[in-house]
Amino acid sequence: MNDITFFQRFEGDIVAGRKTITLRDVSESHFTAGQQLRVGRYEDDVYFCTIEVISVMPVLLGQLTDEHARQENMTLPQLKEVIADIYPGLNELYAIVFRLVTAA
Ligand SMILES: CC(=O)Nc1ccn([C@H]2C[C@H](O)[C@@H](CO)O2)c(=O)n1
Repeated sequence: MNDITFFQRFEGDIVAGRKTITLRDVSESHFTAGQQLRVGRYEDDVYFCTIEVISVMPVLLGQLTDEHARQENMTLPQLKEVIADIYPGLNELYAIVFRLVTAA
């Protein structure tokens, strides 16, 4: 059983340590610092790594910066486009900062 999923296209960046943050809606804001999460692919729920949560902080769409984008391994316009696709019209997000513990 996995605790969180990511779209398959982000798997390579996560296991390489290039992506160290994810922006989620309130339904995934309950994670806490220090928690280790089993991570699966959204498309097939296959486990691919374990991450440790560093922090969970609320952030508004308009407060996103180049630093958030760098932690996503994207540009800020790319990040805003991804968020608009996944969470259309949503302004209140949660930044989950994490580190890779083990890759499958
Ligand atoms: C089900 C669901 O919401 N899955 C998600 C949500 C977000 N992500 C990624 C996409 C971006 O890199 C960041 C910002 O939302 O997190 C995801 O992989 N899967």
